[in-house]
Amino acid sequence: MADVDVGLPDGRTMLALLPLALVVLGLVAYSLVRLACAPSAPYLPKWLWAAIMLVSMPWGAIAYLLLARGDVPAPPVAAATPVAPPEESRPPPVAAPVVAAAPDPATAVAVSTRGLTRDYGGGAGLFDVNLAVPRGAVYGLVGPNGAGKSTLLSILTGLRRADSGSVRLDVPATALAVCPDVPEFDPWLTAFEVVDFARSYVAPGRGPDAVRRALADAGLAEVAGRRVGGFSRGMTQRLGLAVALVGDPRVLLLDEPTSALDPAGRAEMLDLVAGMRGRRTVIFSSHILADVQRVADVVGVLRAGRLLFQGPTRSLVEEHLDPRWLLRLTGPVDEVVAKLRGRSWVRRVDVLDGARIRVEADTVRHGEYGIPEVVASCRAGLVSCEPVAADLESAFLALTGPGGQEARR
Ligand SMILES: Nc1ncnc2c1ncn2[C@@H]1O[C@H](COP(=O)(O)OP(=O)(O)OP(=O)(O)O)[C@@H](O)[C@H]1O
Repeated sequence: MADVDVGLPDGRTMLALLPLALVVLGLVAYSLVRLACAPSAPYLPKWLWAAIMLVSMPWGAIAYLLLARGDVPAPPVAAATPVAPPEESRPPPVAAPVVAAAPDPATAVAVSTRGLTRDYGGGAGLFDVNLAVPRGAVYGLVGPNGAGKSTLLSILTGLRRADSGSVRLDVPATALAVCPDVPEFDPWLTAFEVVDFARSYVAPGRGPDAVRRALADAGLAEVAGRRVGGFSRGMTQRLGLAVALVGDPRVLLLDEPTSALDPAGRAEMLDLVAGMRGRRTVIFSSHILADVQRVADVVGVLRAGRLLFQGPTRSLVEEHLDPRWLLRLTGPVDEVVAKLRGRSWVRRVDVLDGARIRVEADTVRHGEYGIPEVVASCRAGLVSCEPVAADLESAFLALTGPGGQEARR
């Protein structure tokens, strides 16, 4: 009868299996270290993952690495990134450095720039921009394509360098956060995991409550456990906002936060921005002027890299208001029309129908004081009197259109 060898492998076989055993041990060790460093583990408590890895070598480790891919140090959030860029990604020193100033309680300005210039050549870039963003304000940065909005925002965040000029922040750089126009996230992560991952980078000292609060502030509390791959554009945009909010920033930069959204999504986002007024300083760029008019207290108009206007949104509208009004009258409309046509400051009167007339005056002041006086003197009833084109869009076009600014002077 032949002998059957049922004992341990011989020395040569053991030697051949040694590299494989080392790979398995290395994989398990690596997974255990990753698990220990991760802020949380997918689906199961961390201790259970550790036990599975040790008992089912190497399958537990492989399963963990596959499921926890979102936790790898390369951020899955190609998106709403906290600002305080890592040192190595910071620009080299610039000719006239961009400086972050110590908080100054005496000033009401949260973010300002002085003579900020970034010349790309060929007339493109940013030139001598003096920004002043009041603390707690919602500041709308508007301008046509290529005006320099993104350049300005990225210099404020420290992601791009200026050729000259300075930036002054009244908060530490870590209290500044930015949300890009189209945030992107790994689709297999839940909303909670996305924001929690950002928290582990920008606010490691804060707990899961900060995540829940940021999600709630962005209107996503109900969907915190859902995978973000199924989110609508509006929800994804709000998730970007939650990521930016998790570090509780005092200054928030939003790059075109409503540009990709439908009217309902835009309204939601604008409500969220408006709700931050007074609690945070928000700078948001937009080319949708109706949005800016709706929420911005202060507006800055950029064209070809230059800040053409900066001030209260209302002032911009009033300054560029066309001196025209639409009147709805009752009573002797013909008499009102005849009298208006006789006034030296009235340029033109159009009768639209029996009750409505349009009046164009020399100046806004003439119209505002003169029209009611004429109507009253005719004993006519003034049902309504609305300025024509009293919106930011018209003001913006007047300011940035061909010869707009000059033509008004
Ligand atoms: N890295 C660069 N090198 C050269 N030119 C650039 C660079 N970045 C931007 N520009 C140019 O500078 C000008 C301002 O660009 P920027 O992106 O800041 O404008 P924007 O107002 O954000 O425009 P948009 O609304 O189209 O995004 C544009 O003419 C652009 O082509």
